[in-house]
Amino acid sequence: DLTLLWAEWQGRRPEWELTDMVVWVTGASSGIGEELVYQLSKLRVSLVLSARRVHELERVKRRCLENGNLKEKDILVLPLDLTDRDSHEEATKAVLQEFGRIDILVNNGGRSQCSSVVGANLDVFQELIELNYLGTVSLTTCVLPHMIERKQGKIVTVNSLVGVAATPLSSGYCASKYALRGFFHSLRTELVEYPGITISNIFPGPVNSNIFKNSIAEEATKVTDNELDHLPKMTTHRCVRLMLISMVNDLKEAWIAEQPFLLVAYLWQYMPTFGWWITIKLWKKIMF
Ligand SMILES: NC(=O)c1ccc[n+]([C@@H]2O[C@H](COP(=O)([O-])OP(=O)(O)OC[C@H]3O[C@@H](n4cnc5c(N)ncnc54)[C@H](O)[C@@H]3O)[C@@H](O)[C@H]2O)c1
Repeated sequence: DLTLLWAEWQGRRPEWELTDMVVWVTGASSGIGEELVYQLSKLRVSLVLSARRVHELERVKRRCLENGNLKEKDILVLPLDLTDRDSHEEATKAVLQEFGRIDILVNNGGRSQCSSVVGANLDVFQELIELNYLGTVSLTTCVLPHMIERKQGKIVTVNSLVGVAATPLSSGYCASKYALRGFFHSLRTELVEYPGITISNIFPGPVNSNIFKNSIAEEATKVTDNELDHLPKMTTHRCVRLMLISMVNDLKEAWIAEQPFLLVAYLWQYMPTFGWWITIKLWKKIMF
């Protein structure tokens, strides 16, 4: 979006701003989260890598050590299931014990959906809210008291452009992302007394990752295994670079997408009825 374009051109650089920061990334085993930790590992930061699969996190850690500028002691592999909310307090304590502080929490872990409202079981909607919404809210509320105590920190959440302009076959996913948008905008208003704590919401359009393959189908335990190859997608590298720029420039909201998706989001913002009409035309062409 235009603010992000300006920030990329004139704003602060991640290379200058992130030195010595402790950054906790959820969903670090794949896609956007994985690329994010690779780009961060080129800077002088401490990283906490979280997702459910330890062996995948260890693989990502090895690559960070091979290609980045970090040492073994700079990276903590911390397995975490976002839906296991009882474990989030312990996980937060483990990070604080290892590095003494959390400068940036990146709420990135999540899953998408590919099933119609009529065809999907209710547990699909529950799973998406449990994971994308409640899991993110839960981890944020564990980390927030620590940031409030220090009066500083960044909470960066990977939302989605479908959290601004909904798409077909992902009603539960869209709902979870719309909910996140409301939650973080409201939280930001509660933090006005703490200008050192910033909330950035990132809204990517389609990006290369495993998200489409791992989308929840008509039952919560079924995946679609559909790559949506014909969908124009942004490279993970470009998306993450723009995320980092949004993060260091404390952008409240950053829309990151190729056309025509960005244009559709603008239309939804300014001409919702026309935006809806275009969405239907676009998705008929892409998906059906
Ligand atoms: N790729 C896109 O087109 C796109 C577009 C908009 C938003 N997003 C968002 O980006 C974020 C990252 O997705 P991605 O595209 O990299 O997909 P991905 O499937 O490649 O990665 C998702 C990550 O989330 C983790 N995860 C899934 N369930 C989890 C759980 N229960 N507990 C902990 N971690 C869990 C996975 O292990 C993985 O590391 C998601 O929040 C997604 O909604 C993606």
